[in-house]
Amino acid sequence: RSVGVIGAPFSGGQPRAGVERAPDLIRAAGLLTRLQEQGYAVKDYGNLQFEALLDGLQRVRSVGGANRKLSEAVQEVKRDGHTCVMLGGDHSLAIGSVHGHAAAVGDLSVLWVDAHADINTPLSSGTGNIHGQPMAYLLHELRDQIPAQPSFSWVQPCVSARDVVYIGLRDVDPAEHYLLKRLGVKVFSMTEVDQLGVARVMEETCDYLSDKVKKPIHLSYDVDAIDPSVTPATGTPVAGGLTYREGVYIAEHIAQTGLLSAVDLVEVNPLLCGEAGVSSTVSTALTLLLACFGRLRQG
Ligand SMILES: N[C@@]1(C(=O)O)CN(C[C@@H]2CCCCN2)C[C@@H]1CCC[B-](O)(O)O
Ligand SMILES: [Mn+2]
Ligand SMILES: [Mn+2]
Repeated sequence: RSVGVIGAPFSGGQPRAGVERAPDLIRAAGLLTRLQEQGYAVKDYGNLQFEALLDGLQRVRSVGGANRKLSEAVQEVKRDGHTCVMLGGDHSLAIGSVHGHAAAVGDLSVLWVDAHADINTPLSSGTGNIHGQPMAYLLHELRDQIPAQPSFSWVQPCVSARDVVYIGLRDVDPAEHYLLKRLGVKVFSMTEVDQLGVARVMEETCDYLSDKVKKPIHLSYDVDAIDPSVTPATGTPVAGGLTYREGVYIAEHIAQTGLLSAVDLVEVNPLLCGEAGVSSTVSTALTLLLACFGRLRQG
């Protein structure tokens, strides 16, 4: 039972500065000590050092370079035998995190907890922000939709659509909806969360992910999956999100599968609201991570 923590202070996948400050804020909230108190050996691999962000059309180079570094770091953490915790930074970092995880462990399942699908291709994206595109870079089925781009030649798709589950979707672009339908990706949007309840959603998620063979799970947790009343300090808030309790339940349930192999916690941006909102967002992020590693509300 050991955890390797990587800080990825990177904001280049989206236009709002501040998200690069989140790794140190989550550490300062007590992540390492609390994980040790929960019985884990914890190794902090520190924060990755990224080049200064390039602007405009060169931005894609910054995102490719940052994710290449992250992929190598995640591979190292997995080779060292730890469960990997990647503290973002924006969600474009899932490209490197999942890529490095798959390079180390082979086939894996991805549980993507997010208000958004983050599956735009470079050609379908309306914003051009790469934090809305990571899943498109990762899926085998979309490899012919990704044009060659500078600093991205190292990325090989490594996830099959059938091994992905989404929870929390409530702001999906038309192009993304089309791709999700065409690829038959399993989606529990907020409608299904309302209809089924989070317990049934997690039951169906775990059955779906392990009905063939039990693969290591990569949990990519975008803090904007949670309702903005709880986690306002994030770049693309969307009303009608998961309650604090639902968010924690998802993490508790994944922890008890014993299959969690890597978790991303991304999109916390402390510059977008006041102190109270930042504090609520950071403490919720901490609680979600502690729940991923066995903390139960029953004690
Ligand atoms: N699909 C998006 C993209 O930019 O591609 C567009 N969307 C914002 C847009 C605002 C107007 C109404 C429709 N939605 C954000 C999303 C990316 C979220 C990235 B994440 O990491 O926060 O999930
Ligand atoms: Mn996201
Ligand atoms: Mn999101």
